[in-house]
Amino acid sequence: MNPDDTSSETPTPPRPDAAERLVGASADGEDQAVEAALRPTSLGEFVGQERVREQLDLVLKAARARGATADHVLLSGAPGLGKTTLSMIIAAEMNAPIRITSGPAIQHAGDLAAILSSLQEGEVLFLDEIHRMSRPAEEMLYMAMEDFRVDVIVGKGPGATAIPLELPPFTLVGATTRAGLLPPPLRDRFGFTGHMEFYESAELERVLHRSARLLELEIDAEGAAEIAGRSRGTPRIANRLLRRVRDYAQVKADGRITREVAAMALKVYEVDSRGLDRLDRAVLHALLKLFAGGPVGLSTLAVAVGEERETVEEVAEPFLVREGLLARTPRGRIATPAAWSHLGLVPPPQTPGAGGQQGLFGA
Ligand SMILES: Nc1ncnc2c1ncn2[C@@H]1O[C@H](COP(=O)(O)OP(=O)(O)OP(=O)(O)O)[C@@H](O)[C@H]1O
Repeated sequence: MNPDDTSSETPTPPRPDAAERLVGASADGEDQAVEAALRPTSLGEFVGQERVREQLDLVLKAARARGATADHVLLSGAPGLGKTTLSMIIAAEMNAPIRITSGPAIQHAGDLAAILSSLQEGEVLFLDEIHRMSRPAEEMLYMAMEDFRVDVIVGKGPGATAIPLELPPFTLVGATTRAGLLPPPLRDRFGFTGHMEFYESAELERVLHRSARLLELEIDAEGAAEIAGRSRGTPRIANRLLRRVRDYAQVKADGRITREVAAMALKVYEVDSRGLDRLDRAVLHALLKLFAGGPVGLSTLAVAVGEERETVEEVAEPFLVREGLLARTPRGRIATPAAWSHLGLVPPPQTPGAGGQQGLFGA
């Protein structure tokens, strides 16, 4: 496919994943301050993602054995699953420095040329949100990745000249939440692609025990399980909930994090047993109570909860769909049987909502 078909001059706007949400997966200011202290620093310490870890281990060991720079690596997956952490581990395992930047920060090819030309041999360049780079920068990256060379354009108009610039070998680690948005010519230039999955509860419990140790908190197995179950499969959310539960434990209890303390704390913060927050529950509640389970159009649903359409669609719905609580259908949004039972409600038998569900889960 022609790269022109898929890449865009206009960067994708940031998702309205309100950073202030306790269960939002994007990093907020406090996360950024604390995350550095909680990042695992070696592949051995990195919890979960067995397949990616094992494959990456081979890629890095083989490069080390050859005395070569590691192949370019593409990491895809939702925010907060550990892509930045893995890129730092790659640099540490290769004993190489790392430079961190992001697609939205590189809007002109010149920005990229300045970064590339100052890399040291073997350096890891971490490019977060690589799908949001401008097209000219992306095209410059193709040549840099393949031939370790860029053409710097000097001057404008007919007098412009391309000056080739040799680059030292480097490893590009690209991260994206949407691998499908990358133009194939870019995707094909990565020697290794790792897809990061959401974490199992048991893995998040290990993350929580490790973080508690680093933050010098006392947490028991049940306390960790309680927090893990509400963390939406995401280590960043698990670590954030841990900090809020710590506050509660210190103010309202003896500082120890038990199941009871964790449950009480997260009730105060309105994160329920499945990790739904107030917005998620408001969407479900409107769908069930006002529209009898649907189908209902997105705009109507958004008006009913007093939110923007985009907020409902991009902030609340993905997790509700992933949890099997809501389905998007051509006729509108439909609540699943699990949604009724999660909110403790009984679906009315003879309603359009029940009809919608029969349509979806049809006998
Ligand atoms: N496998 C893991 N084991 C332990 N901690 C982890 C793991 N993955 C992520 N974390 C922790 O979760 C936090 C978020 O991770 P990280 O910043 O690497 O995510 P990300 O995928 O790069 O997110 P974004 O896409 O928003 O940049 C970090 O504090 C990190 O310590």
